[in-house]
Amino acid sequence: MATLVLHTISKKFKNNQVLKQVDFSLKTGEIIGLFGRNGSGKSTLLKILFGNLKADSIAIELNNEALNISEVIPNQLIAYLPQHPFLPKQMKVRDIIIMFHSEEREQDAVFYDSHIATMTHKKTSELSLGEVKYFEVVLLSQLPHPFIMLDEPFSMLEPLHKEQLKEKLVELKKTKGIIITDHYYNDVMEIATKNMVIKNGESFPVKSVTDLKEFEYLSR
Ligand SMILES: Nc1ncnc2c1ncn2[C@@H]1O[C@H](COP(=O)(O)OP(=O)(O)OP(=O)(O)O)[C@@H](O)[C@H]1O
Repeated sequence: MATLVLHTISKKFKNNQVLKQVDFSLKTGEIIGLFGRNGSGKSTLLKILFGNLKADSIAIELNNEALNISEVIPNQLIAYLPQHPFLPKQMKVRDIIIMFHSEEREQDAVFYDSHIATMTHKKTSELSLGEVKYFEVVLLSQLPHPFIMLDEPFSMLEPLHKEQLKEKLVELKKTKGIIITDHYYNDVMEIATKNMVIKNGESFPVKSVTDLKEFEYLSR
């Protein structure tokens, strides 16, 4: 069981104070659904937690001990699906699986996924955007990291594959803590164990779609 607690974070781009006070607690077995309007700072938050971007200030703990974000990548703490495709375009799916995972058990978990099994002979550049997204999430899900953050995992997925991925994420939370941000809020809420919204740089807990309306993420 692992616990990640963000006590506070702030980030400003020139005079745009994107994050002021965001906090959460995430344990193995939990999925946080993260919402907010376009530009509210969701991707900024995830990039900072992964170590891609520097916060102005941050206080974060892993298992009750202060965590320095520079430890996240070398210590394999948080896997991260960025919003935009990140896989090499000219490599074949099967070669990427082998490059990503050295253990046969993890390779097989990706190879034998019924959807991925149909595309292993193709290059990433020959896949549709939805196929790339699905492949990226399944690939990352087999990494050993105790936490995983997914920025728009459902975007471009056809309904059948979205359902398949949701089932995988529910299974994955048995061994990981997961953060999902996606504007398909119904899908996220269906599998999330708790939800939050970022508005004006601050985070607020969300219990229902009605709350999302209160925070003006959805129209009333
Ligand atoms: N590198 C940067 N330089 C300047 N401003 C930035 C930079 N990155 C993000 N921003 C600004 O920070 C704000 C938050 O952007 P971010 O991408 O985190 O929003 P988001 O909540 O993920 O939005 P979306 O729902 O559209 O994905 C936006 O106003 C954006 O223009």
